[in-house]
Amino acid sequence: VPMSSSSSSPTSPYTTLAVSRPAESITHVELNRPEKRNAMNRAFWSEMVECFNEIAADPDSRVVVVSGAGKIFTAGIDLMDIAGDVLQTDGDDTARTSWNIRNTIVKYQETFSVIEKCPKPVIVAIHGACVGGGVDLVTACDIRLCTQDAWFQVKEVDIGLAADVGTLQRLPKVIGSRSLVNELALTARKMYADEAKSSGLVSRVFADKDAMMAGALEMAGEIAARSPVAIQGTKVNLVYSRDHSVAEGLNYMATWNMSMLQTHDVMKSAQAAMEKKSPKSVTFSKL
Ligand SMILES: CC/C=C\C=C\CC(=O)SCCNC(=O)CCNC(=O)[C@H](O)C(C)(C)COP(=O)(O)OP(=O)(O)OC[C@H]1O[C@@H](n2cnc3c(N)ncnc32)[C@H](O)[C@@H]1OP(=O)(O)O
Repeated sequence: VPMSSSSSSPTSPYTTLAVSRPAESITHVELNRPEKRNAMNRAFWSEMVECFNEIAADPDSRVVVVSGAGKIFTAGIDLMDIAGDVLQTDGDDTARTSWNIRNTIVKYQETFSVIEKCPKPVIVAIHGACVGGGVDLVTACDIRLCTQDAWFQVKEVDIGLAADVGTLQRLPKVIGSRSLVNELALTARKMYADEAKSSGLVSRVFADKDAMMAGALEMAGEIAARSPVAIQGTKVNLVYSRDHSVAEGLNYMATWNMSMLQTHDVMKSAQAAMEKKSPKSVTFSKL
């Protein structure tokens, strides 16, 4: 992954993301348009795909932390760009215009599906507002953390559209209560940190952003220190099982592990366990 501490660095290939390596094997992807509250403009929708495809293929990256620069996590889709990109799509007739709009929606969906398809676990750290497309983004991540001042809003009905890039598909899988999901999506009311925690949208709430980022990086360190064969296999199979029956999930798992169990990592880890050493004391090859 091309690294930089800020998107303004001459080496950064991105205009909306700052990608850095805060510790070994950990990639930090920061939404980086703070002056526009990290609104998701046209470049963002492409850059996320490029960035996560790079991370997926990068053996030096074992875990990802996503966060937002500035005052809030994200204000969702860039309302200045949406007009040109979606609402004024051209086509010779209705069929062709519809086809072109469909292609744009599918492209935007991929912006968050890449997070789920990336075999490296993705921890998202949310502070302040997480609006519209922000909820689509965070529901595609594996672990969600937030600050006490965070709030979440499935805002789409307020701007006249049904959410179409992941929230309606993934939020019901994240939050146990279908009624709560329906309420949030149909009323666009804000959900604050305490309810996000009690409903299961986030697993931890931190006092402030500094504490959250420290917590996110510590958690990322725990994950990065373990066997990448075990970690990536766990993520891939958790995502697969969410969308399949138990029988299908078990079948997929057996096929997955018939090769992955042959890794040296199992013997190395088992030996460490026998010697009452932490799995973190073992050095694993890159994957
Ligand atoms: C195919 C479709 C795919 C995806 C669809 C997704 C749907 C959505 O995302 S729906 C949600 C859309 N977003 C919103 O409605 C939020 C709008 N913004 C706000 O309500 C507020 O900005 C805030 C998030 C509550 C933050 O408030 P505050 O901290 O007071 O900042 P502001 O002064 O309002 O804004 C600062 C600066 O940012 C610009 N900006 C904020 N949000 C957006 C946005 N969504 N799009 C474009 N620009 C945004 C705002 O205009 C200000 O810019 P200046 O140049 O400084 O005026």
